[in-house]
Amino acid sequence: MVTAADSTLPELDAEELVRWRAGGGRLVDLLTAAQRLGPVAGFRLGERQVVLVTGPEEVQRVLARNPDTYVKHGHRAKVLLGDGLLCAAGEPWRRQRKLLQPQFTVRGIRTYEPQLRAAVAAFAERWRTAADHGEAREIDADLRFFSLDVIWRSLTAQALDEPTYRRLVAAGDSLAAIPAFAPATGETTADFSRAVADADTAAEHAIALARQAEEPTLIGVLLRAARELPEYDEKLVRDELLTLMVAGYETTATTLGWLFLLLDAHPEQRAWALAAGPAGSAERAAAIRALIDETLRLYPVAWLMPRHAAEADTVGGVPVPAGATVLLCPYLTHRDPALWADPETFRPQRFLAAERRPAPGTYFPFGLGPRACIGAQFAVREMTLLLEEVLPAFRPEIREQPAEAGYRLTVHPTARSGPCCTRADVRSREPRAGGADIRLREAVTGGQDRCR
Ligand code: HEM
Repeated sequence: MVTAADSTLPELDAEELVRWRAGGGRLVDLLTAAQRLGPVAGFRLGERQVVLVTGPEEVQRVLARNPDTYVKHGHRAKVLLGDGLLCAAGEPWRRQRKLLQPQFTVRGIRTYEPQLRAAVAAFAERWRTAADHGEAREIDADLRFFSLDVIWRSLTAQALDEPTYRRLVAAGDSLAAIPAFAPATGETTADFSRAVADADTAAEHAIALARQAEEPTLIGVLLRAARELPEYDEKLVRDELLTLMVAGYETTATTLGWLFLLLDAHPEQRAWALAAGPAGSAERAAAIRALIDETLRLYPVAWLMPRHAAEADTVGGVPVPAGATVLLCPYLTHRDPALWADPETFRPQRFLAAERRPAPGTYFPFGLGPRACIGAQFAVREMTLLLEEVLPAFRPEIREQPAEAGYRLTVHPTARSGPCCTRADVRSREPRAGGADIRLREAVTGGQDRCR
């Protein structure tokens, strides 16, 4: 229902856009400037009308109360993921979601708990070996392997092998390089075609493994659907399983990467979580969950969610024209000082029950409404299991770390030049030795946050 607008859309003017381009043209800076105009604000990029929605009431209207007006349109990942859940729309999306949803409830994911635990044990073993031999590890690479291993094991009941890992990372990297917000032309570059071929090979391998599996697998669910439902052809099974892999691994690995960087900058928070209660206690679990929640507040990896306004609407008293590109940006909402006390500070305690739970629409790292992340429980569980194992046993001492945040499809740690990596010495239960690189530390401590 469209209600009458009681004001016009506040917009950045042409001069501000010129200034923004001259200042480097980073999308996050443009959005920050637009947010200052109000909870619903706009700007024009060429012919395109863009509307940024950051207020909690307004976010809820777009994502949860009126989702049929604000639709996903020409998803940027479609070239790789085809008609899988992330990119599907309308009735096909509803059917696909209904089929997979039971697998991803708190109860559903218990089926895959042994797979999650096996991936955690394999990760801990790699770090134990590194600690024993005094080797430095590239944390990002370890976390990527871990999060892909988790999802691969849940899909196939087999451990992830190196060649498949490399193929999937190549495909994932092509996706990660897509700008957060760009016209989806559907064109593929030569590199992208190679990534699609790699992804296809990995998908065929996964299906072959799952056919032999005796344990329940996620691919088993898809293959059963393919036997029983006419719309689940071979191509859709491929699209869906690649969607789960790709949507599920980069997001989780990047979140854990931010978490380790934040803990390196705030060793007192690691000590706090471990002191909250003994291993296996509800208190320790709650503290670890708060570490995850606070990391996702400062760095919600899916930092920008675009929608297409299929019809005209009014949001927070402001008119949104039909055809506008509507952007939801948890990164900005999560750092709004009107909504969060001391928003740039890493303070996990704010998520404990004794303090305030976030008000509706102020916190949405997994999205909101019907298109919210299907893998949210799964992601939280795998991150929790990893941290419960790794935090008490190891202390990564970070020696090289990325200097700032990059804003593409995800918000991720990045070096100012060259490839990004977080290198660390992994020590077993030893006290932290010496100071870290303060300049780099500042990058993740907020205040003068260089990650913007
Ligand atoms: C920290 C980890 C994760 C974060 C922050 C995250 C975030 C998100 C967000 C924000 C969305 C909604 C996007 C939108 O509305 O435009 C989404 C959708 C989705 N996520 Fe996640 N995700 C994570 C982990 C996972 C995992 C582990 C899986 C699968 C195992 C997964 C599978 C999906 C799928 C399939 C969708 C599309 C759902 C639909 O449209 O029905 N995600 N995710």
